[in-house]
Amino acid sequence: MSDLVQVQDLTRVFDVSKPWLNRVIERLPKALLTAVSDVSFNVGERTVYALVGESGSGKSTIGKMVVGLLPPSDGAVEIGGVNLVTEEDAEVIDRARTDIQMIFQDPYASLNPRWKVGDIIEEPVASRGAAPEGLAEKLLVQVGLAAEDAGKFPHEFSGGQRQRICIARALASEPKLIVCDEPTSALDVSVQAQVLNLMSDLKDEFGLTYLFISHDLTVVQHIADKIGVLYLGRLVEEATPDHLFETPKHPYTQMLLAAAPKIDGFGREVEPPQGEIPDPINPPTGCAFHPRCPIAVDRCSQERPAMRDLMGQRVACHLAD
Ligand SMILES: Nc1ncnc2c1ncn2[C@@H]1O[C@H](COP(=O)(O)OP(=O)(O)OP(=O)(O)O)[C@@H](O)[C@H]1O
Repeated sequence: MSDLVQVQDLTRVFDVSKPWLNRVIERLPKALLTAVSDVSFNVGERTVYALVGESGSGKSTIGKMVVGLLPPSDGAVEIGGVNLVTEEDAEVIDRARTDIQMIFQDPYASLNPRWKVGDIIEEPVASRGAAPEGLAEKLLVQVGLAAEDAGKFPHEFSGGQRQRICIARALASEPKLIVCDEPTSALDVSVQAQVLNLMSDLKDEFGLTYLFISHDLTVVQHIADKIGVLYLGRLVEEATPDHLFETPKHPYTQMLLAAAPKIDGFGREVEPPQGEIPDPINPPTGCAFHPRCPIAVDRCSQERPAMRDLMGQRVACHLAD
């Protein structure tokens, strides 16, 4: 199986300086926030790669760089061999862009309230030419809604139904990759499971690849083929769900799992692990997790651990074995 997405040493730095302060205090160094640092991973065609981490760990920033909404400060993203930042052929870029769609957390904010659902679904296709007759109706049925819903407005639907409409709109462009940014976290627990099951079925039916972003390990456990755990903008562990849940090797992953409820099922809230997340403008030296790590030794505060391959799991920890 070949890789559809290749992310190499991806880095994104934001300048968060206050211009007025820099004007008042001469030669004040810029405040730079490194949201994503040296992240590398591949996503195989027709597989699901989940990126998991606490709020502020850089998940959405990576998602935006993958779909081309945000340029990387360093590193590269290739989708089907096309680097959206360096590619110069407009036709190649246009084709690559239609291959990638994004689904967001808030299905209320992402649907134009003044448009009929059918027009919303067909808009991405119509803007590039005519949409095929009956496209919206067909897609609505495929996401578990009714063909007649095409004539209704978004306010006539529940949260879960609206997310189904967003999924139908994403499918209209016949994408290869869908970046799903917390697609179920605004929904009720029972609805979350239904939407996840639908996404799983559609993946098989349409041969889709998902980059699935979530703060909750239990949400991605059943849908992901591989999980990447992020901490303060860096990938700290990558493994299949089975390996990650049975033998988590990074102390941060262990902490996330210890905080997760032991009951099976989708959509349970993961309680935040103990301790404060460090300031990303002044991250800790060495391993960024060392101030919260229960097993840290001196080396951890001095030397940043490289990603190592440990029996099929990738782990960035000096002490993991
Ligand atoms: N446009 C921006 N300007 C400045 N800082 C930003 C910007 N976008 C994100 N950040 C910062 O980058 C870091 C990573 O943010 P990001 O939204 O990617 O994290 P996340 O893991 O998706 O969190 P959440 O689950 O809360 O959305 C955070 O410290 C955030 O404040």
